[in-house]
Amino acid sequence: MSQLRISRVTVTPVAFEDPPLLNVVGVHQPYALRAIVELHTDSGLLGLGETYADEVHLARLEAVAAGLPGHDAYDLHGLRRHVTDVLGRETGGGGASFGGMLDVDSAVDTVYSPFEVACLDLQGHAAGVPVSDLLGGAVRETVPFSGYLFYKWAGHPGFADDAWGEALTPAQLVEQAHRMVDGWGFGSLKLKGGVFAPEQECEAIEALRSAFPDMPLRLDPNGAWTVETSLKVAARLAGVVEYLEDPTPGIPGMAAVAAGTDVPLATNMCVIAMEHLPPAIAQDAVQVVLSDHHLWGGLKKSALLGGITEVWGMGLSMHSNSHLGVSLAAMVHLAAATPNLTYACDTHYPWKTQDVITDGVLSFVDGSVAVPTTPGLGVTLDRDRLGELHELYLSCGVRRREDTVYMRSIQPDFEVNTARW
Ligand SMILES: O=C([O-])[C@@H](O)[C@@H](O)[C@H](O)[C@@H](O)C(=O)[O-]
Ligand SMILES: [Mg+2]
Repeated sequence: MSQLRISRVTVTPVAFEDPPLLNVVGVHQPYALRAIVELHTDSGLLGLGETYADEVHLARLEAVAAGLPGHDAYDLHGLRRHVTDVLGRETGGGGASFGGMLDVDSAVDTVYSPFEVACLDLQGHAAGVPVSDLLGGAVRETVPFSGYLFYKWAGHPGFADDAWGEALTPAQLVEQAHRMVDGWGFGSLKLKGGVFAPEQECEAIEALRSAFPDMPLRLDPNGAWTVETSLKVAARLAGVVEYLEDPTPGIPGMAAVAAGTDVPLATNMCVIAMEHLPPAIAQDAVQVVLSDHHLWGGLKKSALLGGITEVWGMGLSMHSNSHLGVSLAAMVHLAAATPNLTYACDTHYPWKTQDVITDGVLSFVDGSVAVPTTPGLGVTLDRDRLGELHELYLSCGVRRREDTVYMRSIQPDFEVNTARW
């Protein structure tokens, strides 16, 4: 029997505390959900993956997991066939039925991803090499991340204020930015917009520019603006932002904006799967694609995306949703092995206070994380922490990400801001 024959699989949903971060569709719930995938082999190796844990997705992960014992962790094509068979289709259509801000194109890609990452972790352990080596080798020793700024309340209603405090004004955002830069050393900053009118968000970016004269800045309103408004913002922030991310929804809308500005447009909303690349390229709708191995079908397919953007002369950055350390490790290995990574990656990591891995391996120095050089992903599961966060999942009552539903429980007349301004 192969040393990499999978003998046992577990999928553990976990919850962790999440601050009230505001966005175009509402606000983060008090708890974010993730699922930790463990692939065990008879020889005692363990491979780890991390993904979303919305209940529909969780049921799909469990259905896939049930058929995996006996599977060879080197057989990634077979793994994909298995996922496809279990889900009953190859791509598109139903997505993963997530709420909130998860733009998912293909349930197969999204379900396959954590199992692929865990197989690569196993392969790395078996061969004694880091995952970045399995992706072609690290082209950088450290991976740069950008500090991810959010408008936020001081705390969730009914909970104590969190350590970050309120950020609803430019001055408060500048204070948040100082804290990100002082604490993690970030060398670029991204503001999540789509919360207030564009004039107000431009003022926030301009305040950040005054406070950090040389810092690359990005603004991402998640499609909150019309084409006309996007062009006005682009004119105002030309030379101030390194890119505008998803100013307006859809490939045709982005193409119309791109035609009227030299400010590069980035996306993690209108190009979220391979089949979106040809129309986006044909219309020159986006200049920067944000990869995300959770959504794009794992690390190898995301590496392929990096190659495609390089061929077409596009920039590449990396998208993030609230995540824990197993995902951060996978993001770091992918980014390390992607020559065409032209921008610092996004991460929500500073916003969380809990984790499922042991401390010490993934730390931010000057805004960058050193690529682990030990076998596999290079991170170790802390079983006590996993148990605690699983207990939190069981007790917290959250079963899917629902930013809008949660926001309406606080502000009943809240309307999603997509293309509002
Ligand atoms: O965490 C959030 O609220 C973000 O808005 C996230 O859900 C987005 O997916 C993301 O970070 C983005 O860049 O659009
Ligand atoms: Mg975005």
